[in-house]
Amino acid sequence: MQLNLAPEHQHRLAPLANKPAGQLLIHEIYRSIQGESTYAGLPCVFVRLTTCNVRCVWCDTPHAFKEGALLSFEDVLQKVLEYNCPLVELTGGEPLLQEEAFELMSQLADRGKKVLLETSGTVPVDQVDRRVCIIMDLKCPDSGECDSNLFANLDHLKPTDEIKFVIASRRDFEWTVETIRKHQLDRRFEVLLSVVHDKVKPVQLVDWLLDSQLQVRMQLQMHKYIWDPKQRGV
Ligand SMILES: C[S@@+](CC[C@H](N)C(=O)[O-])C[C@H]1O[C@@H](n2cnc3c(N)ncnc32)[C@H](O)[C@@H]1O
Ligand SMILES: Nc1nc2[nH]cc(C(=O)O)c2c(=O)[nH]1
Ligand code: SF4
Ligand SMILES: [Mg+2]
Repeated sequence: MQLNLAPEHQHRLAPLANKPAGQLLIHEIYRSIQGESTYAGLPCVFVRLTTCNVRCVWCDTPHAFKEGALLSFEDVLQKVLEYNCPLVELTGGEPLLQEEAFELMSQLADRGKKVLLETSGTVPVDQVDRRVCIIMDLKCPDSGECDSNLFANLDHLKPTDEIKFVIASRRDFEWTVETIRKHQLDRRFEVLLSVVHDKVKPVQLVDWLLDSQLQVRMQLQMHKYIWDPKQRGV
């Protein structure tokens, strides 16, 4: 995996340094209700992989940067299949930093699973199995990671893939509108707008969206309303 990571940020990948091939560093595997995307509301098995190459200032899952257990590919596959759930999402951290994740998605699709991939879009997605629904964040300015966006990824997405903007401010919203228009994202993909939890009020984003005349989808992280927003493993 070719990653454009500055020398001072290489330490972010340290948890993967001694990972044997054929194993995955996994933060957690659990079943819950899909809280986001056009699949929201459906029972879903989440496979959360450890480590991330970037550091969004508002990240709600920093515990997945380092904490994890090594599991063999076969054990991960078996754990997921044991839930007998038709929908599976790989997330993290950043799931695409481990080579084995690509094969895991393919093998899950071979077994008839609908596979979702939640990725920051700062890592190339061109090798992702075409049967996978990619849900790709474009990082807004107030995430602190806007310069990490790989816009070349847009050329590898399918019309059924989803692009997500997580908005922390009016400035983020304006960048979002400009980016959607510049790349005609609303005509090419499912587009989702979300608030950074507790940073922008949902009603504020609704007002901005309606004013903009864009025909894109507003979403909230459903799990943060069902459970305590700090609750892990949901
Ligand atoms: C923890 S990330 C893991 C996957 C990948 N690293 C990414 O950023 O897409 C999963 C999703 O949660 C979103 N997220 C993280 N912190 C959030 C927050 N405080 N409020 C709203 N969404 C958040 C991210 O933008 C991303 O869409
Ligand atoms: N319930 C639930 N739905 C989710 N959809 C995407 C999530 C993620 O962290 O990537 C997530 C999550 O953490 N919980
Ligand atoms: S890319 Fe995802 S996991 Fe990484 S810091 Fe940003 S929100 Fe968190
Ligand atoms: Mg989450």
